[in-house]
Amino acid sequence: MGVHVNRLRERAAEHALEKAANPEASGVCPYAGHQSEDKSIYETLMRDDRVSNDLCANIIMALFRTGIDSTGNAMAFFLYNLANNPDKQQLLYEEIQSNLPGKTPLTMEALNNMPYMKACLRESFRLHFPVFGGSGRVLSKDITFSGYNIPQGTFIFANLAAMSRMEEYYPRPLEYHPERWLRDDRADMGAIWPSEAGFLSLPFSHGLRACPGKRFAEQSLYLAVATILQNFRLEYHGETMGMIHMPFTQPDKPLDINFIPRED
Ligand code: HEM
Repeated sequence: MGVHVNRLRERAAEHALEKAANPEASGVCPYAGHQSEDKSIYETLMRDDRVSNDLCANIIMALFRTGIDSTGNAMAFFLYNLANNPDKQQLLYEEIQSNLPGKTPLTMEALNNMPYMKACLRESFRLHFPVFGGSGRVLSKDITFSGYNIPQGTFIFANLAAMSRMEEYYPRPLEYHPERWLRDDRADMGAIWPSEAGFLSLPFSHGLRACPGKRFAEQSLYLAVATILQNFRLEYHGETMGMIHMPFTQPDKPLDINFIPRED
């Protein structure tokens, strides 16, 4: 890894010289070769003398470790839930078609007009909570929770996965029902939220140490699902999918989804 990081750092320095010599030619990523006005994360780290090679390698490895299994497994459950609930899949397909006719690529503007897509992902995270259990914290000060005094330094753990399936908040909690998350006239089953409901389902946790890759992961999932549904109808005829907690939650059996090409 050290050798590779050194080579990347050298390449970044060469690129900086090339850029200084020919400012008009800027904008091409020196590693991937694509056009880009913004620096990549790698490039920014490589150019920063305060970032040692070890730290740089650590940050990059952390992004790979936390970013790949998490999003891949969330994708598996998202596709499973849609394949296993053809009526919901059809509603999502109709929303995709009305915003992105034919095979138009997804844009931020279109996504802003796609509440059902967001509800479908949120419901998939609720039903198949993506990380083992939830989030832990060591208390930085004494605190009182529901009448219990808990001293500074205690490790506490919020079982967010269990909260995501509590019947008092989510009627028929084992059903995949994206309408729970809608605020319009399609809202149904759990749509009248108590004020604390925003904290009931937190797949990316909350606060200063919450997942920094949240937006990146969500957008990858929206993009992949929009593109897949534009091209395929999904069917699943297997047994109910269970979860293995690894710590990222993964399907407990092969994902036998049929991808049926769309005629239109
Ligand atoms: C569906 C996908 C993902 C889920 C469900 C997820 C979930 C989480 C959760 C629950 C945490 C712990 C937060 C806490 O304890 O408060 C976390 C931390 C983290 N995630 Fe993600 N994540 C996902 C994707 C990503 C991606 C794509 C990246 C990077 C590109 C990423 C980078 C990180 C990093 C670096 C941390 C550690 C943050 C810290 O300790 O301050 N995650 N993630």
